[in-house]
Amino acid sequence: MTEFRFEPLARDGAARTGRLHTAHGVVQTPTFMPVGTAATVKAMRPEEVAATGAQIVLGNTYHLMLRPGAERVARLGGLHRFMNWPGPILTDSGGFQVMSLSQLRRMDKDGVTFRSHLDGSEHRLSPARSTEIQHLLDATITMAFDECTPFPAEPEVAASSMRLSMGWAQRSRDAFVARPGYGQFGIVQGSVYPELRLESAAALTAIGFEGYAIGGLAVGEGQERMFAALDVTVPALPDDRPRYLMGVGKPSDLVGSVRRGVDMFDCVLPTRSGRTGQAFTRRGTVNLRNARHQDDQRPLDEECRCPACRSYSRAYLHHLVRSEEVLGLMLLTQHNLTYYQDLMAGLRGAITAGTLDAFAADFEAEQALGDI
Ligand SMILES: CC(C)(C)OC(=O)NCc1c[nH]c2nc(N)[nH]c(=O)c12
Ligand SMILES: [Zn+2]
Repeated sequence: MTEFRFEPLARDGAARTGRLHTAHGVVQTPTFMPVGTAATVKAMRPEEVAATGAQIVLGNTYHLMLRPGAERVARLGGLHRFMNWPGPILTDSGGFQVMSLSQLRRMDKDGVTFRSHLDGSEHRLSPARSTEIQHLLDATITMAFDECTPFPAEPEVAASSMRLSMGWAQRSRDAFVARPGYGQFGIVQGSVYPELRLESAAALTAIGFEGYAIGGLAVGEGQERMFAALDVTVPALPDDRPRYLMGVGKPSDLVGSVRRGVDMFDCVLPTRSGRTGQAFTRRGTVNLRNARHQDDQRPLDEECRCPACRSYSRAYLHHLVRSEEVLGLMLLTQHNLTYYQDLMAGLRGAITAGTLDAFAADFEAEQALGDI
């Protein structure tokens, strides 16, 4: 039976490659997790998600508890069977989504009561219930129930929010049912305050988790303050456990965060912006709604292996986006996820070869070129 285990491999500065062994397969790190909020990576069949190179996807407790319901997914055999994704699935714990998606909510020291943004029905999430829902979903990796401290926050506010989350981390851990190959991650909070980040990292390490997420970033603090928070937080986390930066990010965020020792990422950017016609390429972002593409026979990115770049012109992609055709959503999502996965593969290769600094310099130079 596979034990849940993170196996560090090569190192280059603070960066490292690794293999994450789970009950649902092995994940090569650093890794980017496509977001599959409602048990689907939007506009993509699972085979296509796998073809991009993705090995693990993210699901959301908040959305799935509201629809179709956690007990129903359990009755139907769990999330892997339900969405036909046999690989590892990490589910977020819901607190963050409640605060950003539902109205009419009441926070107390034990959890949050809220109304569904779908039909107004009342629901409650607590550390124990969130952990139980993720168990019902059969999530490979369960996230602790936390509060994502809004930004900006005064130090006292950030401190009490973080301490609430640390108490919830203990209750989440107490409710977690250990199984071979399954893991639970604690989530570091503390906003942009080094001493709070360190207090949070210490509290979670004392509880003991199979991995550690860094939450409360990418909330508007900007890349410089995000990197500064990583410089403080990453060294305070156990070296032999995966580090997961939640909600991040743009390609340059990924490169800078991998250099600072982050192993796992999730972000809606490649899928959500793909649906609006924004493509990520080696030479920066390309807005395919722009009329400059309407007669352009070239592929979006000559070097890209994805179906959009192999078989279609910019002119056609522009037409699909302008016409709001479904195929446009599909092709641009496939392209963006392929670009993100190839960037992660490039980072893994550079760490293994000890050439990460050169890789990062080339990446920044190419991005600065801009599309032609
Ligand atoms: C605004 C965006 C989504 C880009 O980033 C963040 O909010 N970043 C923080 C974040 C994302 N997902 C989380 N889940 C949980 N449990 N806790 C968190 O702090 C976060
Ligand atoms: Zn492509």
